[in-house]
Amino acid sequence: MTGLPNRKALFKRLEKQRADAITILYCDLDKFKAANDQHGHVIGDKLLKQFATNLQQKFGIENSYRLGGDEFIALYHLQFNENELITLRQELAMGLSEFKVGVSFGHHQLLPDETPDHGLHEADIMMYRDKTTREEQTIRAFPKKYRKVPREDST
Ligand SMILES: Nc1nc2c(ncn2[C@@H]2O[C@H](COP(=O)(O)OP(=O)(O)OP(=O)(O)O)[C@@H](O)[C@H]2O)c(=O)[nH]1
Repeated sequence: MTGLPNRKALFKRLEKQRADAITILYCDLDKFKAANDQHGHVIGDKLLKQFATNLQQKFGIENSYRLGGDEFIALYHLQFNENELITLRQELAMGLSEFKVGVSFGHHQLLPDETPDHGLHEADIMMYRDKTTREEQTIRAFPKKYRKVPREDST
């Protein structure tokens, strides 16, 4: 649907590239389910296609993959500093933020003696940490909005 190569193609590429150190950027959309539920699957599909386009524009079609659902991978040789990562997040979320959809990411440099599976797992862990940290920051910034209202009949 997005035109991006899939998980199988990603592993094939990573196996072939074992001799070179390459960085895996693991991207997972934030609040995508809510956008899908609120605006419908046609809009959901459009958001996935938009993200795929953003990823390709930044990293090239040959370095962009869709793992499945709202999870994507980009491969690159550059290094990003903290400020560049902020800009990258904004660039990748272009056309999605209007629907309150964001992107979490984790990056991991795959070393020649590391398996692709392990590298992907490390990037996934870092992405999950990014997602939970940013969610916690949002809750701290808007405590009233996220406060759990006690049920009237709760004890
Ligand atoms: N429109 C559309 N939806 C899809 C497709 N593939 C997966 N989904 C939906 O994507 C959603 C992914 O769920 P979650 O990973 O929980 O989404 P999320 O709301 O981003 O979760 P957080 O990452 O915790 O913010 C599910 O509702 C799937 O049904 C697709 O090809 N098209």
